[in-house]
Amino acid sequence: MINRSIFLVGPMGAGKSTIGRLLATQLELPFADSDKVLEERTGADIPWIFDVEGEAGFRRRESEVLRDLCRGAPQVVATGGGIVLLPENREQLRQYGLVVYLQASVEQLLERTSKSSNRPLLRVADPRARIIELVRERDPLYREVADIICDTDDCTPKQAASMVAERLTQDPVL
Ligand SMILES: Nc1ncnc2c1ncn2[C@@H]1O[C@H](COP(=O)(O)OP(=O)(O)O)[C@@H](O)[C@H]1O
Ligand SMILES: O=C(O)C1=C[C@@H](OP(=O)(O)O)[C@@H](O)[C@H](O)C1
Ligand SMILES: [Mg+2]
Repeated sequence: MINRSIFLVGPMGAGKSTIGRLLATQLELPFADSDKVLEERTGADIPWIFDVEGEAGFRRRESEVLRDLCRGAPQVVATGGGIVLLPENREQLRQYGLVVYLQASVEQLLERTSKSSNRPLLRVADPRARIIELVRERDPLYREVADIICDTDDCTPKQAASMVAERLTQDPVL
């Protein structure tokens, strides 16, 4: 029985949004995607927010959304890949929930993010180099907040959700 929120963290394309929704269904918990909540509140999509307010504006909004989601009833929350950048966000994640770090190889991250164009940080000439740079910078931060780490390379989203659910419900330490 899980009575805390579960936060999925990890790089763009790790599967946080897709796996999070499936995990919520499996655990019979509500689901929220911090990016979607942020877009609904702002009345604009993420590329627009980056264009008009810059990354700093987006991070400010993201932090507010996280603060509110942390105080809600237990739920599964898919976060955005950069949620761990601000120290106050890392503190909130650790304090209010169980944190699952979803990992994938650079190849998979590249392939999975290549299908959509709504990630401003990947609108660069060399997305592979950008992904490598972001993973190098953020991996220690994901590890800092993670209660469990799951590799999603060799499984479908459904298998990944089942693996996470099993880890969460069977690990006696959590
Ligand atoms: N384990 C997986 N195997 C194959 N494709 C996946 C997997 N997880 C996610 N995807 C696909 O990758 C894309 C990005 O997934 P998404 O959930 O948006 O990632 P994130 O929220 O971490 O950026 C989606 O098209 C999704 O269907
Ligand atoms: O890694 C990041 O800094 C970002 C990840 C995106 O979410 P996903 O990780 O769900 O793609 C979204 O929050 C925004 O484009 C910034
Ligand atoms: Mg997402």
